[in-house]
Amino acid sequence: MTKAAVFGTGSWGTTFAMILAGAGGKTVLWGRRPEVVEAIDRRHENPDYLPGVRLPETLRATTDPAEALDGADFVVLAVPSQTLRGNLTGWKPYLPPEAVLVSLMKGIELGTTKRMSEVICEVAEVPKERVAVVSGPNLVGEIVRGQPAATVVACADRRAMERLQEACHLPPWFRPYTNPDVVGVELGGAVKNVIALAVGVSAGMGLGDNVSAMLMTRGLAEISRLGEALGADPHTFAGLAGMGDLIATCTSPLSRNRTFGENLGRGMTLAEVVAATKQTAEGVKSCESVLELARKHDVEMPITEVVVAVVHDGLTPAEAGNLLMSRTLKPERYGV
Ligand SMILES: NC(=O)c1ccc[n+]([C@@H]2O[C@H](COP(=O)([O-])OP(=O)(O)OC[C@H]3O[C@@H](n4cnc5c(N)ncnc54)[C@H](O)[C@@H]3O)[C@@H](O)[C@H]2O)c1
Ligand SMILES: O=P(O)(O)OC[C@H](O)CO
Repeated sequence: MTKAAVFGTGSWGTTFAMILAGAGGKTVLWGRRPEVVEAIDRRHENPDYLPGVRLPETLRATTDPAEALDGADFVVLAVPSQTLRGNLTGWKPYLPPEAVLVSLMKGIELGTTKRMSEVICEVAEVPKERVAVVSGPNLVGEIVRGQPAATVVACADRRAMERLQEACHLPPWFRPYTNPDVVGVELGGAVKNVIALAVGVSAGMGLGDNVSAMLMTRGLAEISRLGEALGADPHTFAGLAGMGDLIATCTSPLSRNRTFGENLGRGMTLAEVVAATKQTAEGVKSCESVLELARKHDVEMPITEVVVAVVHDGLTPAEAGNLLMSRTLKPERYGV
């Protein structure tokens, strides 16, 4: 039997742990807060993040990283992207030497512009073959209601990728596909959050479906341009971790990123929106690192630029719209 240690008792960490436990693996959650860990371990619930959801009795929880990591085949990381480096540094002494480290996170590190798998390789000092990524249209609010979902498992090592695919396959609820393109899968997950902020802003302003479709489609063009510059496989962006996740996140009222943007578009101040957002909306911070990454690689990302300006520099949503619509005319595809 495989063992997984899942770090982060938030909404996705807990839900993914339910999937792993349901698929038959021994699964232990690590959490910071003793009261949350106790609720999961003793009462089989996580009222803070998944109220009303009954967790499997086989799912254990602990605040002790060494206990969680003991004998783990998979170390699954589901903390906010910007805290990962600090967290993993603390857990490093207890990492089993053969374990595969799995990122569920959809962000780019501020300051370094590194993808989460790169941060993991650097901090844990492991080769990229030991690091996998899971990303796709996986809105927790639907999955915990028992609704089916598919995802993508990516890893440079085919055997590790297929072992993880097997470990999180739980028919008819959860269906993982594989894709060796780690860069593309990760970028799709991180940048769609930025585009979802933009779509949310437009929806909050009362703009219609033409605008949503424009932002999603041109957003996918931005994601693909950045991906190509970083060596991703362009086909990945037409898949679940690209277009699939973009559609789910940009259109669902369950998305924290879309909702964040919607509140800004309705005229709430940044401070008010931050106060109203109880969970991690990765795009709010990652929009800055995505833009920095794009500039490093000389990639044009106009939607990302205005998202950064609206969220962090006080540009109004109306001004952002005018800027995007007044750009110089272009062919739809570069070079065509
Ligand atoms: N919720 C979803 O629908 C979903 C789906 C797919 C991927 N993701 C991604 O998974 C990652 C985690 O998201 P989530 O939805 O579980 O977020 P969340 O806000 O629900 O939970 C975050 C967890 O991290 C913990 N945490 C916060 N700060 C911490 C710190 N400094 N040190 C250690 N732990 C800390 C919180 O206590 C909580 O347990 C994000 O990158 C997100 O984009 C989320
Ligand atoms: O709620 P969001 O905006 O963080 O999106 C959650 C997942 O990434 C959707 O796949």
